[in-house]
Amino acid sequence: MNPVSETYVSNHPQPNHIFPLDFESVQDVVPDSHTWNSPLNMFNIDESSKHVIRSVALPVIDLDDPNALELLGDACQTWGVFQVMNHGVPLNLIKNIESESRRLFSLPTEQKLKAVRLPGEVSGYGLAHISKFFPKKMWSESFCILGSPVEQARKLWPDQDEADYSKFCEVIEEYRNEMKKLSERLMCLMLSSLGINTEDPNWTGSSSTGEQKDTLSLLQLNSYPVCPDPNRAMGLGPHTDSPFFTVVHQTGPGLHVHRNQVGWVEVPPLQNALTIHIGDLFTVLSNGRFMSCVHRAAVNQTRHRLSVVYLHGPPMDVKVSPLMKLVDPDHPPLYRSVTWKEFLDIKAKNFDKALDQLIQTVELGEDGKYIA
Ligand SMILES: C=C1C[C@]23C[C@@]1(O)CC[C@H]2[C@@]12CCC[C@@](C)(C(=O)O1)[C@H]2[C@@H]3C(=O)O
Ligand SMILES: O=C(O)CCC(=O)C(=O)O
Ligand SMILES: [Fe+2]
Repeated sequence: MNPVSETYVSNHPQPNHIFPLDFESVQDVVPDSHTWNSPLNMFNIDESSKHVIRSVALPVIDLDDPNALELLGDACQTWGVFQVMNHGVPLNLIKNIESESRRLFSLPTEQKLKAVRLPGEVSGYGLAHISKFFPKKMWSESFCILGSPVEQARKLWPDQDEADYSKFCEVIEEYRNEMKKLSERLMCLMLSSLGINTEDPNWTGSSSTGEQKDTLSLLQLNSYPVCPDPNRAMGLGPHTDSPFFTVVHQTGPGLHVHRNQVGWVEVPPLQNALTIHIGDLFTVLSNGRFMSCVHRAAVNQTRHRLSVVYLHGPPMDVKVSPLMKLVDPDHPPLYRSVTWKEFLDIKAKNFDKALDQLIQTVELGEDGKYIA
């Protein structure tokens, strides 16, 4: 069993957090199981205002802009989220993954359930993995792909021409390759903005034996069916993503990010833009300079919405610690080192407080400074 599955088995014993609502049979009311009407008290978010801010502009960075590096560093430090233009991902590929996702989610429920994510598995159809942290169910369905999509795709389109699932698999693989390229470019820019030279083999990406390993390739397709009463339902509850960062494509409005002292801000579905969320492991790596971004997805009464999420993280068993160059007498290491696998365990038990569990106290000298 792969390390992600091991974590998943030990933390997700109950399959009732996997089955989405049968949206085909939804009439004109949101069932009680899906009604979100109590405060969540998560991430220290003030829930007194339900208002979503549309007038505050989120950073949009043109990767061809000569000032991109500086703008990106600034966006990561202030927002933990930004949108990128001129990212180099072919637009027809984005259209193709959209239409393949639409084709998947419009299959009959009984067909989708043939590829349901089994307890202990990461890949497959079901509710998003974070659903177990919330008292109510979310108004969405997801399809998670770790590694090859072939096995799951065969379950979805078993009786038809091979072309049916092979088209899906081709598009997934192609999209993933493009995401990997873009993520590596973004990772270099983010690290450069912190003054880190990525040529330095020391920063991350190598195991304890020093051998270079492949990063994990994880993709999640999300579908948000139209909802009879969007104010009472939640597409995806508030959360942070755990890897270094995620790259999100959305087909319409619905993604909200939280900023302290500001509130919930809408991420506009700009044409040809991709949204980048800083994840928890980047918070550790940057010694708290880039904080992971809390976000959620709302639903809509008239428009079906899709999103495609690519996770860029380190290999599961590589230790991530605050970068040495960011630690000095005035900046002690705030977090202890952790592998992604260990962090998923911590997150499974502490969810919104997971990063707090990594905070360490270090001894300071008589002058109040950290002695490395
Ligand atoms: C490796 C993992 C990160 C993830 C939880 C998981 O065990 C498998 C799915 C991942 C994913 C993908 C979409 C967003 C996300 C928040 C979710 O619900 O499932 C992430 C999880 C995460 O980043 O913690
Ligand atoms: O649907 C979206 O825009 C966001 C999805 C998301 O945050 C996730 O899958 O982690
Ligand atoms: Fe997310």
